[in-house]
Amino acid sequence: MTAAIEVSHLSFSYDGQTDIIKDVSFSIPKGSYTTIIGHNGSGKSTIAKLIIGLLAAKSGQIKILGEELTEESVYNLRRHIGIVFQNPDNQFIGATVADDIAFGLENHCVPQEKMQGIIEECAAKVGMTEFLDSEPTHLSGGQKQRVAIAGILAIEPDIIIFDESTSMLDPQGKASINAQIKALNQEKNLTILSITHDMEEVAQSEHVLVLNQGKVELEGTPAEIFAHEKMLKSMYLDVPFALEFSHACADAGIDFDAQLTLDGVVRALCRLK
Ligand SMILES: Nc1ncnc2c1ncn2[C@@H]1O[C@H](COP(=O)(O)OP(=O)(O)OP(=O)(O)O)[C@@H](O)[C@H]1O
Repeated sequence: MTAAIEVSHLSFSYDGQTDIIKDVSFSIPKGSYTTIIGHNGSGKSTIAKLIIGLLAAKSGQIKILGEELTEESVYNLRRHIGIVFQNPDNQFIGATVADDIAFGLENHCVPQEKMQGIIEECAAKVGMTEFLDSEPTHLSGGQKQRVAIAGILAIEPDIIIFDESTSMLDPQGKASINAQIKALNQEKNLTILSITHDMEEVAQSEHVLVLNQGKVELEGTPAEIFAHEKMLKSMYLDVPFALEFSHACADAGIDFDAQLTLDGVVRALCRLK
């Protein structure tokens, strides 16, 4: 099956000397929910920018939905792939929140009569209905992230990259957006690539890449990745709270299988009862 994103032997340097991305290869299956984790400066955002063609590789190849990313193909491929950055300030184009969400729809040639409904639906999904007439620049950081996410939810490209796009959201907002992302992936089969420091989000993904100093250090399911707890901690990474709790129970002599999610913990507690 054609991969959504295929990266082969990718290297990149900002200054033409030191490689920030070092011979990286990975494949992201169509319809999968992949997370990328790694310490600050490990190269996660740089990889995202390479994948959408904002930066040009020094060597190696990137294929999007089977087509090689080149100077010629980049504009066509961008119709299939959307990105939400951590700092959405540079992404706003419209004078109001509604205009901003409409901009992406116009670019995707969505008929005018359908636009208002989609704008309202997406603003509601991210809890921004009452701000539709507000100027994006007057919003808080978390509200700006919500609008940027609404903009991408509206156009539903085949592949969405979230680059720490919920980092400024309050815990409830983050949980709600994570649920929306999961639903998009499961119900509409969109391919999701999420760069995150949120281990609870990683636990709900299917496929994880761990980046360390510009290289893929580990790759696998969340269970496979979190089995390397010591290694993750040596890379300044965390594990989900549910796993810490499971270990604490096991250390206290309670017969408790390692769990990655709160649901798993509850089920394990019920079995004990
Ligand atoms: N425009 C730039 N010019 C030069 N060096 C850069 C530039 N952007 C990033 N870097 C460097 O490249 C390396 C990787 O940065 P990148 O932003 O990809 O890391 P990251 O894993 O996304 O980090 P974080 O978790 O902090 O967002 C860092 O050492 C950073 O200093």
